[in-house]
Amino acid sequence: MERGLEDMSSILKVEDLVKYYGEGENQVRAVDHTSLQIERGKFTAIVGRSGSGKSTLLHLIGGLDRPDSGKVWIDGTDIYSRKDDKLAQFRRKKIGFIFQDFNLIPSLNVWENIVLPLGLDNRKVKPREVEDILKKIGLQDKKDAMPSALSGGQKQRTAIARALVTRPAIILADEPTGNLDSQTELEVMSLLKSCVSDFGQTLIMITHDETIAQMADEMIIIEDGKAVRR
Ligand SMILES: Nc1ncnc2c1ncn2[C@@H]1O[C@H](COP(=O)(O)OP(=O)(O)OP(=O)(O)O)[C@@H](O)[C@H]1O
Repeated sequence: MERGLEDMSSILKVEDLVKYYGEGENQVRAVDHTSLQIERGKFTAIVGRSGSGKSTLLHLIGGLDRPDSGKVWIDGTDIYSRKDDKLAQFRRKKIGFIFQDFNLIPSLNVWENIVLPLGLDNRKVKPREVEDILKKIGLQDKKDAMPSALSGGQKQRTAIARALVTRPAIILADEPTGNLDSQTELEVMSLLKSCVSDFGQTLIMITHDETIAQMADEMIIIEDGKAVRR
C-alpha cells in the first residue's frame, strides 16, 4: 500500500540504470547503477562536474537513448518496454526537451519551429496559446524570423517555447540558460518555474549555475555516473 502511494506522487522513477560507452580499459561508466525518484510538479536541478554523466542520464530519462540495463518509468509506464515508434509517440506526448544547442529547424521560422511538436502529435495549433507563450518569452515581434536571423538567446527562447507548447508533463532541460544574459536568464527561469507552479509540470534541469540550482525544490548531484540527492 505504502509503495503504491509513493508511486502515485512520483512522475519519474529510475531503477538501477546503467549506460557504459566503449570497452575494456577505455570503458566510460557514464551512468553507473543509478536509481532515483522525482515527484510530480517539482523542480529538480541536476548538478555535477563536466563528464560526470548528467546529459547521458537526462537523455535516458527522456527516452532518447536506450540503457544497457535498468528501467525508467514515466507516469507509471516502463518506457523502455516500448518499441522505438511507440516510445517516440510517448515521448512527444509527455516530454518537452530543451537542449544546449537548441536544435531548431533552419528552414522554418520561429512560429513554425514552436508549433512543430503539435503537428507531429496531430494536435491542433491554438494561436492564442502560442501568442501567449511568445509574449512570455519576449519573442512576439520575431515570430516570422528565421533561426539564422536570431541571436543565441533568441534561439534558446524559441527552443524553450517549443518545449512548452504541448504542455508536457515533464520538461527536461540541459543548461537552458547557458547562452543568456543574466536579466534574460532570470526571466526564462521565472517562466520555467511558473510552468511548475501554474501547470503542475515537472521540471528537471541540468545546470552549472549555483544560483539556479538553489531555486530548485530538489538537487541531485551526479558523481561518476551515480546520483546522490542533496
Ligand atoms: N556517445 C558517446 N560515446 C562515447 N562516450 C560518451 C558518449 N557520450 C558521452 N560519453 C562519455 O560519457 C561521460 C559522460 O558524459 P555526459 O555528456 O553525460 O557528461 P556531462 O556530465 O553531461 O558533461 P558536461 O557537463 O560536460 O556536459 C563522459 O566521459 C563522456 O565523454
